[in-house]
Amino acid sequence: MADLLLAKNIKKIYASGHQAVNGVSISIQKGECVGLVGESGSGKSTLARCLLMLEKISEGEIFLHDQPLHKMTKREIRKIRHCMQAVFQNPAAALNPKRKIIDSVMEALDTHRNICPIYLQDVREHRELCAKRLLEMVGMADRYLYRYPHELSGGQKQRVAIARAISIQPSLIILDEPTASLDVYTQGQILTLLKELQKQLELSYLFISHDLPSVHFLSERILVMKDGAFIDCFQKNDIFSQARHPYTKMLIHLFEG
Ligand SMILES: Nc1ncnc2c1ncn2[C@@H]1O[C@H](COP(=O)(O)OP(=O)(O)OP(=O)(O)O)[C@@H](O)[C@H]1O
Repeated sequence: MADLLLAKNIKKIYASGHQAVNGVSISIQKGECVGLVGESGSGKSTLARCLLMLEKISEGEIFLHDQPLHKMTKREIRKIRHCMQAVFQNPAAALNPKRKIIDSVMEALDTHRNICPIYLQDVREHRELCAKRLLEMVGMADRYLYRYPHELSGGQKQRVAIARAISIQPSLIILDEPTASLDVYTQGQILTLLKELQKQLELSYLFISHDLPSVHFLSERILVMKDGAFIDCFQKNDIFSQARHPYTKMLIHLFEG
């Protein structure tokens, strides 16, 4: 099967001279959730921004649906970028405080008028019904449509960010610490929602977190990053195998407490 996303030998050296990503390769298949775990500063967010083409890579190749993103002009990237959506750590920063929830949820669909996901087919022509359906899909009532972000809890804001991300049926969603700013109970709810949506919509995720249990819950395959490189890669069920890298064992030990 062809890779949905294939990144080869990605390097990122910042202008300061710091090499944040040191030659990593990653592939993600359709419908797969790949987890990326590592401590703060290991380069996870830099890699995410490189894959999203928000950061220029210093070296390497990135293919999305076999198309070479690294060779594209800014204009060409703009055209294909909607295929990859992102959900970041801080939902408050991701939503415009001056815009009502309906406008944030509909942002991508308003821009890409020709896109019509199968789950919106019957309502695509009706903006309010469309937004209502999307809120429903992330477990929110339609009474929030005309509210502003400051009237919502952190978990609700993250649900809105997820609704916007799924609105245009992306090939891949990069989730960069999507639960890090939430309390433990809400974290569990959001992880469960993400898992249900992945199954229901056959989504592909790159799920980034410093929290191994969360990564283990959501992902089928797990990559461990340290100092800009992948030092371990394994299937979820092999997490307790003796073959694990000592650093992975240390992370497991840390969370077993
Ligand atoms: N714009 C930048 N210019 C220079 N160095 C940067 C820049 N952004 C990040 N770095 C450095 O690159 C390294 C990797 O940072 P990055 O944010 O990718 O790590 P991370 O694993 O996502 O950490 P965290 O979990 O804390 O978000 C760090 O040493 C960081 O200081």
